[in-house]
This record gives sequence, structure tokens and C-alpha cells, in this order.
Amino acid sequence: TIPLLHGAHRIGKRMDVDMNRWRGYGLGQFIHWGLYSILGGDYNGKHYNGAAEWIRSWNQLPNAVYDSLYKQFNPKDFNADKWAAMAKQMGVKYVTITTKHHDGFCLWPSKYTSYNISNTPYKKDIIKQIVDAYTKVGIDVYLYFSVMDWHNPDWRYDLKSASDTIAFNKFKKFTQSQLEEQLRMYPQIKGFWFDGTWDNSWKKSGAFSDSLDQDLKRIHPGLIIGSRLRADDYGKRHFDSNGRLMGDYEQGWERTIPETFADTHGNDWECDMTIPENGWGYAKQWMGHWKTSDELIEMLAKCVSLDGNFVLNFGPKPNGTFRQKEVADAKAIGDWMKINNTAIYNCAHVNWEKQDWGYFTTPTSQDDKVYMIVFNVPVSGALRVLPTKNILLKKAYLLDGDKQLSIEKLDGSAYFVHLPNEGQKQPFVVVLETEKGKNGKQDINKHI
Ligand SMILES: COc1ccc([C@@H]2N[C@@H](C)[C@@H](O)[C@H]2O)cc1
Repeated sequence: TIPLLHGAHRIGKRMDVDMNRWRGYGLGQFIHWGLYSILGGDYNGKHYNGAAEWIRSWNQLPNAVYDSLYKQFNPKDFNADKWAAMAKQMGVKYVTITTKHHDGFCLWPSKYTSYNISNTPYKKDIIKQIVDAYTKVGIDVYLYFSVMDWHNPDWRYDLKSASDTIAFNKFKKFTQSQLEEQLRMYPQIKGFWFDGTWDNSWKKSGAFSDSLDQDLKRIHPGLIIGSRLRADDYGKRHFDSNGRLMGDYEQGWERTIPETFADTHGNDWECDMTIPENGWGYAKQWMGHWKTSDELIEMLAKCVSLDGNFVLNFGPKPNGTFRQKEVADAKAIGDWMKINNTAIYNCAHVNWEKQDWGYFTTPTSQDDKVYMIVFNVPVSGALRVLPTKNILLKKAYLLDGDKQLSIEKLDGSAYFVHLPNEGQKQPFVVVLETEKGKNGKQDINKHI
């Protein structure tokens, strides 16, 4: 291996109580809210089709115009308790909220820049209200923080001169000050979600990213930080020059989900997903296909079946309310979770052969129980199950209502679980109770 000072300092998963809680969340909410929400991807009646929170960077409008939007920010209908209640009904266990996106505007009253919420007509601390309201209903809070800051004159994309280095050193101090300020002001938070760390200036700041990670965790033991913060001695990100994950979980699955367990490299990971095709901040016109709640529930099941968490993004309007489609999806997911969350919360991957009807999960607390989250019922109504060697199926029943299902032993160690022929209209869960077989020989293959 390559000797590294600022590579991964841990091999394998974090197994402390905070990370075990993170591992069991299953479902989270992302919220992107800021000055970009005012424009919603439009300017002067023209709609631009990039991600709406990036409008400042696409030169659709003069920077000065964008940077004065804070004078209009006054979300009259914002009510953090209503946001938290919607999230609670949806069944999310954690929320990640933008405190500062790439545009540099701070939703909290930072003392390190005047470009913050206290200088808007709204004045009040949005982050504190959200942290308090979500914590009150038992949802853990994580803070999104963009390192890249288009508003700060000391930000640099690359370090090409002594003056770049002097400016960027000031910028790094500013960054650390803002993060330590957030830890002091919002001690209830459980972690940071970093973004904006792909440029050369940060790739050349591996030592700083390592010391920052350690400083924040020293101030706030148990803090959870994903793999998008750090760069190693050679500018490698997420995985260091020896291929080891730098961070408490793999934070790279943005609008995409691993296909197989192998794709997860056996790490903890999180998928962050938009309901439209792309775009995180409020957009008046959403791009492409609007995912249905059934599609979103299947993505959630797939993530949990592969040992990941599924985090769904919401982009509130400038007045602090959510668009109708987001409210409807939160309700539909919540209604499904109310019945089926046993197969999601504190569940993990099952290393049985993947089947077409859906996804397996297993409760981390019980290894003799397996859940089948069924999306595609075959016309035969027979769901094939191929456990790993020496695992036998004892019982099968519907999670919702306990109706017993008949199990048919097939050749080898496979089974059919036969469904009743009432047509389920929603994805549903079958519970399997298993037992270890005598370590007798498996049936030989009769088709010699
Ligand atoms: C293709 O490059 C990017 C860079 C940043 C992003 C940001 N990360 C998401 C979580 C949003 O904050 C988006 O603006 C998306 C795509």
C-alpha cells in the first residue's frame, strides 16, 4: 500500500452507537431551501433548464442581481413544526437541511459573513427552528454545508499562485469557523453533509480536510461525516490512494442507486434522490419524469436491501410551503411505511439470490427472520426463494394481517411461497421465519 498521512484512518464500518443508529434509519429527507428558491429556475420570464439551485452559475442573470435576492427573502408561511410533522408522517428518521449552498448565502445568523438570514426581511434563524422542530418529533438533523462558496472572495477553484494560496488559507479558516459555529449553535445535530469539494483547490487541501474532520469530531464526538469531505495526500476523494473509503459512509450515490451488493463495496452508503429527473432547489417547472410514489417506495426498498439509506429531496417554495406533488408523495410513502416499516427500519442486506418479485431485507436484531418486499407478483402467484445453504423456511405470512402462506419445497434448497390470489394493489411484505438445517447433505441434483 501507498504510505499516506491523510488517507482513511479506519478500515471497515464504524460500529459505535451513533453510526449504528444511522445504519438503521432506512429513510431520510433532504431539504434544499435558499435564495435560489425565489427564482425557481426562472428569470425575467425565461426558464433555464439546469438544476434550479445552480442558476447563479449559468449567467442567466448578473451576479449582482442574484446576490441581492436576500433583500426579498421573507417566507411568511414557513412553519418548522409543520415541516417536521409532514416528515414524521412520512416516516423519515433523519433530515439533511441546506445551511449554505454553493451561492454562499447562510440560512443561519453566522457571525463570519453578513450574507446571512439575519440581514433579510425575515431576520430569524431558520436552521435553529428546523433543528428544534425536527429534534422535538424525534427526527435526527444533519446539516448540509457547501465548501465551495461563490460569494466569498477568497474562494478559489485552483491554487495557481502565492496569492491564491494566501486567499484560500483565509477561506479555509472561514470554513472551519462557520462549521464550529454551527456545532456551538446547534449541538443537537448528528452530522454534516458536505458538498462542493470537487475542485483542485480542495484536492490540494487533503491535510486540511483531514484535520477539519478530526477537529469537528473532537468538538462533537460521534459526529457523522460522509466521504465527500476529504481528499487524501494525492487529491483522491471518497476512496484514498489505497482504495479505502475516507468517511463514515459512501456519499456518492446522488440520483443513482447501486445495482448489486458488490457495487456498494460492503460500505455503509446513502442514496440522495430527487422526485423530478434533476434539480434540488424549488423549480417552477420540474424537469423530465416526476417519479411516482410507487417508484420511490421501490427505490427505498432497493436501497435498504443493499445496506443503504434512501434520502428523498424536497425543495420548498420561497414562501416556505411545499408543492402539492411533494406533499402527496410524503403522504403516500408515510401511509406505506405505517404498515411496512418493520421491513425498512433497522434492516439489512440478505445474501440470498435476488429474485424478480422484489427485495429481501432482514432485521439486524433477528437473524431467523427475513422480509420479502414484493413489487412484482408473477402470474403464477408463486414467489421463488433460494436461501443460502442450510437455511430452511419454517413459516411464511403477510406482515399486514398475519395471513399464513403455503410454502412448497422445490429441488435443491429453493422454495415457492404461494400467494393468495387477492390482487394486492400496493407493494406488500411477506415475513419468512427460517431455521438452520441439520448440517445434513443438500439434496443432490436429480437431473443428472
Ligand atoms: C454535476 O455536479 C453537481 C454538483 C453539485 C450538485 C449538488 N449536490 C446536490 C446534493 C445538490 O446540492 C446539487 O446542487 C449536483 C451536481
